[in-house]
Amino acid sequence: MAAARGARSTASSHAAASPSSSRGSSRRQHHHRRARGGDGVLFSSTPRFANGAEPRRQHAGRQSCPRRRRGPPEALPPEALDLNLSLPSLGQVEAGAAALPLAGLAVLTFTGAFKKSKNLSDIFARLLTIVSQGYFQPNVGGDTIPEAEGEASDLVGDEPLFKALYNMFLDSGGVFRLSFGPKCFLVVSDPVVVRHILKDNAFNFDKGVLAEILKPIMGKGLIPADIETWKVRRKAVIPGFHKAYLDCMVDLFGRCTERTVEKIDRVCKGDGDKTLDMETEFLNVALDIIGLGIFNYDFGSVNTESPVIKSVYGVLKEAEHRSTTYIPYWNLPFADVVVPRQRQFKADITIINDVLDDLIKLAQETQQEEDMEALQNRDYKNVKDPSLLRFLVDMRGEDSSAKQLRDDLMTMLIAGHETTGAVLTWALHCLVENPEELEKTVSEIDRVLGDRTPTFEDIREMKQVRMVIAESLRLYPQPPILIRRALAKDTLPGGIGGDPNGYEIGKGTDLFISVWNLHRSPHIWKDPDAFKPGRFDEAIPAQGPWEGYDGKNFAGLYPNESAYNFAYVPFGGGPRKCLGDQFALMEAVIALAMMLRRFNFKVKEGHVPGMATGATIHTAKGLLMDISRRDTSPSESEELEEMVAK
Ligand code: HEM
Repeated sequence: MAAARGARSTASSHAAASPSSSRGSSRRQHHHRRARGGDGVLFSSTPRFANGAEPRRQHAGRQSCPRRRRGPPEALPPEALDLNLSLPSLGQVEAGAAALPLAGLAVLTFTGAFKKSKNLSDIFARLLTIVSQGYFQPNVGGDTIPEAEGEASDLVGDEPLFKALYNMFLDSGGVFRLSFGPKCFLVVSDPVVVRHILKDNAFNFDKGVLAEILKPIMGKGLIPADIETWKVRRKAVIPGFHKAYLDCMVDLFGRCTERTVEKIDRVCKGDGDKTLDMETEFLNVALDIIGLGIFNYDFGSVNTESPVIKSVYGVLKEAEHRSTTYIPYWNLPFADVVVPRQRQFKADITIINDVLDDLIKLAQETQQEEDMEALQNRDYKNVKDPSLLRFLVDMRGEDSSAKQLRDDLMTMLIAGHETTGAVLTWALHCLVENPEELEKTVSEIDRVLGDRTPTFEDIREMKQVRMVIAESLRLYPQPPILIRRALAKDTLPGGIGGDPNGYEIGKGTDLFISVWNLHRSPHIWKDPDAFKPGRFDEAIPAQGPWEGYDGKNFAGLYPNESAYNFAYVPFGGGPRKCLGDQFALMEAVIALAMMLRRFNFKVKEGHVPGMATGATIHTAKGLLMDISRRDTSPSESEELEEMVAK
């Protein structure tokens, strides 16, 4: 502990000494020093974890304060003027008494900020933080919670938000506080703390900021729903994803992917450019699948671009815009009339709502009430409409309003479309960048699938393809950040290397669970940034209060949060875990396998896809791939075509 304390004070004085203008780069240098495992000043005497990673600074209770602490205004260290993040929380002080010091502080801070800050928006963000922290922010945690260093511009700059948070995690640990303009969050990147929030004390947290953003789009759908509504709807929706339905979906996944295969085939056979943006292609196939599987509507987006599809993409874009914008201006009166972007959003959502309303009306008019058992044993081969909507409408005793059904469908349309499209995009990218894994994957597909339409049994047999999807989800979790708000005060566990007394948080505390950080934590994963689908067979030793992973204890076909004790949470965990996980995993395996057995993919020369923050991780510039057919001999359908032509 003495060594750890020494290391901490070294880190602290080092940070205080670094000029703010070079803070970003100095932080990165720390990170590189540690990532190399070099003997940098910071952690020269700290022990390493069994996987070779170094533990982060220990926080040994309230006395061993982190680098930055909150305190009364007169106790401000000189560097406090340097950064909004280090200013005292006036939330603990009576508002009236705080007014004067606040004004004085604002002037001082403004002067300090003006001298040292990178740009004007950072100064503005600092001022917003100072003003808002006293009056609008709840108590976002006790004194022992480390404060992250950084500027607001670090978070909205060139790098995606989740990457900026990764550097802060390496510096500040598995739980840290981050002030960002008028907002203040706790960022959580530790499996023990994540399990507490998602599972052990799950009902003390709702979706907070996310619910505020999504309510105008999803209403009372499962994602933003308040807990009471959620309990009723979750119970109603979950039986819809029963085995017979999922079996039937396997067939649908094959049929929809075949459209894309045929489209790419046409491109390959044509005289023109053989380059396609595979991100767009995967998003299209995922949209067609979710439309047919959830409400029996064929978007046909692989081959057309209808106004409905444009509206779906418009609404998705707006949801993302709202989640990354400082001020919720769309709530202002008449914003949807005056602001062009909001006008467009209103038009888009009206188009989708109309389509959904028509589908719901039709389903209700043709309702055939049955009890749950009969519905789950339907002979799906002979059912014209196997969709989830049909199930929800036909289930006896399930009298949901048309509005509630619409909210549910809209939620699943959004939750299940981009996520799966993104997983496929990054899985293909990872494979193309790792030729050995690609070869292994393609030979498995050839051996198991041959030329058949995939079945559920095939999925079982294609372990390498399944692990490719699982590993892509580790490296590129969709979404990379989960959002929660505390409904009552709570004590979070300290987690790996954190304060053993835990961290107190107040009612209303906003939390970011960084799945990106968790999935790339050097405290847990060996070579965290490397793409290694075989890693799920390897044990990981316990680290402090985290129990580790025994290398073989996932019961189903895919590794999951239980097996990994919440170090791997691609679908969340606890009561609000994704209910489309099996649907999505089967879809991804089938779509990837069907593409890879037909085509060779190569990233277009000179093209760098990049990454962008959104509800999911997008590429910044698409995933441009040069494509050629793998098998040049004519396929069965071509031979048939030729015979017919003769
Ligand atoms: C690879 C694709 C997918 C990924 C990575 C994914 C991921 C997630 C995650 C991480 C959550 C938890 C969010 C949180 O705790 O805040 C979630 C929730 C949810 N997902 Fe998925 N999802 C995928 C596909 C789907 C599909 C296909 C559907 C529907 C057909 C779906 C429907 C939902 C719903 C309704 C929720 C909210 C559950 C609740 O709050 O009770 N997801 N998803």
